[in-house]
Amino acid sequence: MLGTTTSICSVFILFILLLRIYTYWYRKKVKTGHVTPIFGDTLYVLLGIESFPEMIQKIYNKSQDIRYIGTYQLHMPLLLIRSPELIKEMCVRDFDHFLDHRPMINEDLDKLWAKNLSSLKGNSWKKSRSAFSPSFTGSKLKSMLPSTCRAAESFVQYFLSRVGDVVEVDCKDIYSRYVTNSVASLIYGIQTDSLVDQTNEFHYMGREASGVNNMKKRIVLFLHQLFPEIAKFFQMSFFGKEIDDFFINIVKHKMKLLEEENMKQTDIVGLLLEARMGQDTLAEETDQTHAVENRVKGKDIHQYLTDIDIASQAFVYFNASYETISSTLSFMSYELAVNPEIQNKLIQEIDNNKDLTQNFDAVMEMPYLDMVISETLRKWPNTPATDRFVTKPYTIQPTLPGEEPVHLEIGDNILVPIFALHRDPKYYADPERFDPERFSPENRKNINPFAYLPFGVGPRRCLGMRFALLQIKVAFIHILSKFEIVPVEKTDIPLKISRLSLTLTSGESLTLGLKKRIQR
Ligand code: HEM
Repeated sequence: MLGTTTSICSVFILFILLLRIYTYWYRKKVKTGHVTPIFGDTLYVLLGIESFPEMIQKIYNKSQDIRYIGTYQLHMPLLLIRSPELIKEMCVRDFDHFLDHRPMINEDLDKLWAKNLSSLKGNSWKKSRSAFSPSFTGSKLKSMLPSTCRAAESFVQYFLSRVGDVVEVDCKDIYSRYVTNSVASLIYGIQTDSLVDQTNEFHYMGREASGVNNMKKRIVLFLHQLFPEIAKFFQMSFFGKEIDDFFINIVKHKMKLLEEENMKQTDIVGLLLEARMGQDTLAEETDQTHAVENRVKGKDIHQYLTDIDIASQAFVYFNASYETISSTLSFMSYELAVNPEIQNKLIQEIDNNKDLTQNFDAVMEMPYLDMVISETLRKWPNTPATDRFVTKPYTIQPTLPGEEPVHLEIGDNILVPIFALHRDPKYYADPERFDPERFSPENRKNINPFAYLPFGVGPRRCLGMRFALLQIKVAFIHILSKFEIVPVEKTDIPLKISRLSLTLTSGESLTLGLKKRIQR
């Protein structure tokens, strides 16, 4: 009898608890779709039936004429903002209320991740953003062009030397190797050739670190985000000691060399270390674009950086490059292969500019190349959504009939649905069609800038945008000067996206052909 009463009481308490959790948005008078208790909106993602970007798109599409909609990631409530105007208000105008990202990885368990820009909060973030922004100024990027070209040339030579007119390649694999070679040299000053050396350590570490395709890592990430106490209790680190030690030791080793040999540094880590030693080569110019950065600009800011701060930041540059750039290169290759008329037009532009590949401004300003990349990032934004953590209470004032004020409290989370906005016919006619003309000089001005957010929005937007664009542009200029990208028998048309990854990437593999061009 006592047992039955206890069971009934437990079920009742659980029911009340679930009711409390899953009426969070209802109590704030925010609409939601149908939500499954315990799993929220994430059930199909956890079962591997739909991808994370598809899940967000489904929630976004539940209702057409509302500015926001409530959602639950397991038990965690998030407010998905559908309206570009509201995104602008929250992430730009009222940015001080939404300063941070939602904590993603437990700081005590992953020291390498804890100090990087995207995890830092409040004033620590402001100071670090100011310290790290000069890594990618115009003149720094210009100085990176020769090394980027070398990586692209050796990439192309590697495939030219392969037998046959059409070389079949797994895009995910080859582009992650191109990025490893180029970026390891630019960030750490370390030369790698991970195409020739297939078991290259740098490439291995990059793959392990970005391994959200890996089921174990995915579960650990979920625990870090949604049940941080459990992750802490079991001491579950996301990246693990091997990766932490590898990237921290490189920085320590470089520091030692710098102190002993006082050699002039040209890579990003070297420049940061030099700046900390007082030679301050990084402080020579500032990025004009960020009001927040300018507010906290301080002459001696680099001197406060520890080895871990620098290792952590360099690691996020490497990690961000590995995943985002290689996936954009893969998606663009696919679109070129299945849209030969677009590819021919791009090849024409590249052929007409072949003497300018060492000219930074010419590379960055090739108009059609820029249009094709912009459209790739529209249709296939590697980061399908970004978030903000409410750091100061905020009220969304009603503007549409039926809306009521929504009071957000510290600790609430908002979601900016990048992928869903990019595929909304309201902003992009026939959104599934790959059409670079959307970004022509005449048409570009019709695009709502807050409905095109591949690099995020406001003062917290991507720091590496121009660095990424440089890598992508140089890669395609070199590849298309020698090859045409073609579909082969193994190519999946339409392309399949990964259901395991939290970012937007192609499925297991994306096979295409590199067809050697006949040189005239
Ligand atoms: C195609 C390539 C890339 C895409 C699509 C991309 C996209 C993004 C997005 C959507 C965000 C979140 C912005 C927000 O919340 O508003 C972000 C943040 C960030 N990205 Fe990228 N990214 C790319 C490449 C890179 C590269 C190559 C680097 C570094 C070398 C980098 C460094 C960062 C950093 C440090 C942040 C955090 C900024 C902060 O919180 O202040 N990204 N990126």
